Amino acid sequence: DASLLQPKVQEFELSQNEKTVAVPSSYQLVLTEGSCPHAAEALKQLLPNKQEKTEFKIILGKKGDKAVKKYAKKIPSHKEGYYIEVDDHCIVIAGADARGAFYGVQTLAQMVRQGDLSLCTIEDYPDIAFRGVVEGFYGTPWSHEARMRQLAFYGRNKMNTYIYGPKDDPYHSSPNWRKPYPEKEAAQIHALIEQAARNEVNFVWAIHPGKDIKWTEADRDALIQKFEAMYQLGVRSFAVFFDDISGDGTDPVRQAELLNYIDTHFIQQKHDVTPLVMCPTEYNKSWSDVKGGYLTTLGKMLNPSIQIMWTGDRVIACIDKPTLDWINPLIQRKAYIWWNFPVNDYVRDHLLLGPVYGNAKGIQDEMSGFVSNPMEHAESSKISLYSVADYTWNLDTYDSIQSWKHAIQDLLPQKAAYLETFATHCSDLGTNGHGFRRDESVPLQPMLKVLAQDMNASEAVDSVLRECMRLETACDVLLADNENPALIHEMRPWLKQGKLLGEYGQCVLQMVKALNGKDAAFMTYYDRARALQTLMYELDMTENQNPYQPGVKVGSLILLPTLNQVYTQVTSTYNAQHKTHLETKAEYNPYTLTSDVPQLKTQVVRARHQYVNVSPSNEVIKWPAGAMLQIAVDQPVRFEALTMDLGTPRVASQFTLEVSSEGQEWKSVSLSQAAEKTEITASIPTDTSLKFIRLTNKSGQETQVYFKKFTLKVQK
Ligand SMILES: CC(=O)N[C@@H]1[C@@H](O)[C@H](O)[C@@H](CO)NC[C@H]1O
Repeated sequence: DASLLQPKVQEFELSQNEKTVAVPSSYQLVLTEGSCPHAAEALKQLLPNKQEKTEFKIILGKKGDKAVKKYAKKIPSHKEGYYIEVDDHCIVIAGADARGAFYGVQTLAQMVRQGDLSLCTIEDYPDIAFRGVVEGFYGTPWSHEARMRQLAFYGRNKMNTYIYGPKDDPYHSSPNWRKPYPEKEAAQIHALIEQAARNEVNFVWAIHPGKDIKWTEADRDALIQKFEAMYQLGVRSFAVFFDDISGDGTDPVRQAELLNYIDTHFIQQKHDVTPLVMCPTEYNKSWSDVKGGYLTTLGKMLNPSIQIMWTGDRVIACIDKPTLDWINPLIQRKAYIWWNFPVNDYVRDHLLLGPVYGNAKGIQDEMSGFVSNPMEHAESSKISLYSVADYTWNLDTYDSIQSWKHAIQDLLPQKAAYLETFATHCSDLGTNGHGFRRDESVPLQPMLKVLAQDMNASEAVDSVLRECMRLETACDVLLADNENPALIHEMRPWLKQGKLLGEYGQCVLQMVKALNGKDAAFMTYYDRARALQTLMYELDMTENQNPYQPGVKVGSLILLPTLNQVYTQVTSTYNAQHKTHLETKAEYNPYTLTSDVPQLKTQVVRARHQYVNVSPSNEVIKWPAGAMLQIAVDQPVRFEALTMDLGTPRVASQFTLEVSSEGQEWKSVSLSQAAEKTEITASIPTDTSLKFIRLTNKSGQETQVYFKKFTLKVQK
């Protein structure tokens, strides 16, 4: 069944209707020794029983091999393409090149897993040249084991690129990009490179020098030496990232001169190295100042073989034709897409397990590459990565929902139905600084909307009740499952939250059903609903407590908000009927952020215990002159202190901090920043209670700062 093949093949034809042939228990292998070693190895793993004197033959080779001479004309002319023919007594796998032959074996492996083989021919090839993953997120870099598994996953799914660029690896970025890896890390990278080769994946080692690079021969040679050291480890693909930097490192002429030097004096000298890849400082349209000439300078100056990465119209954005029609002329080449999904390093309290959708069809000829920046949760990212593999191999037949279901089936075959239920309600990002959202709880949305309009609509009550039972069951089953321990370990906090949410939903809907029944029933469900609200809050306050977006969110787009709304309504109704004063508030956030700094407009502010935190940003913030960031609170509070970190020394004097009790009269509070330190503090007078606090750029010009921390301490 061709629709089950992953990625979807370009052309599949049954040669004789309904005729099949059993998977050969033993076969004679015909190949040119050494021609496609990784394909041959994969075939041996798949069908170990090779015997000379058997009738059934498997022919394996690449264009030019004598073994497949007879089929040469049927082999697709695309790089990494392959031709498969299944007959009564013979299977042919003929690749356009060694990698294509390897991919043919991967497809055969999937056909074999389906059982008897249909007599058929397949002509297949990838739509996009470079497909895969850029480990380019902030947060805990993937472990060595996780990377080894990822590379095998890429081999199976025909992804040919893995870019090693974890922001928090000190030997990839500052301060140690000039230094060789220590013994242990070097050995691990070597092992990864061997695993990549076995799986026909280009292991691309990226360097991120821009934070402290000097435009000197010394630093230029230091970079070449580091690349040479990585080449000695076996690296044959290289990248230079200039993203998320400010200052001298952002100069496009210097960047282009350095990259052309590397290209000419290193890449071109090696003969066995793929084209250099670079990530620009202006890596998305929303940040680009075309007149400023950054992009056009790179487009004009960079050697034509150097690939330029691009995240789209915004930092987090789906890719369509207008996106590419805008950037490609400026950089004078096809953009190499860095797709910032399912990366969640700016919404770390959310797991992104939903379908991959929103990228256009028909744009395969406008991109030179398409790599996904994933979550720090390697196994959980595989749901999306499976679909990225599907999309980038064959754009025009891509079906996001079918691919998502196959991805889940592939990741957890025994418990796929339960994982699908859980993932259905664990896909949106919540409000975030980039404004990028995903759909969530889609099959349940119609009933949730009915429920929000009329909590007594019995059909809606029953269907949401059943789904909440399914969610609770799914989370229990997954929490206890050991088919993929690494996956469950990553998901555990969210599975626990999903279970509580499922139980909470059942209680709230039982409250609706009990509303006009016996008080006892209502009160028991009420007490348990309140208890579950507390348990959900405590889990959110105690697990996954990273310093950026701490906590554990599930069903945050529509399921939890609707259940909370019904909770409030049914409790208010009960209070009215029984003259009681039960608590009707489910959860609320008393703090509101407003800002006219474009990149901070939708930043999230949340109270945690005695602190009020504004979610940090990974990117450099352009803070316009006169622009402000303001926190308001529903009820007056006494703020004790503000601690900020704008990642930049000697910058406090550009800002004023002001407080107000009602938003009319403002009092300024002095900011203090120690010399050479990036942290800024302010002690706030607690003699009056306040409802507003705001930070304004009063320097009279735009300033570029990071936004690493903004925490208010509230008096107990
Ligand atoms: C090119 C690129 O996206 N670079 C980084 C990337 O490392 C982050 O993971 C990404 C997602 O937060 N934001 C953009 C930026 O901070």
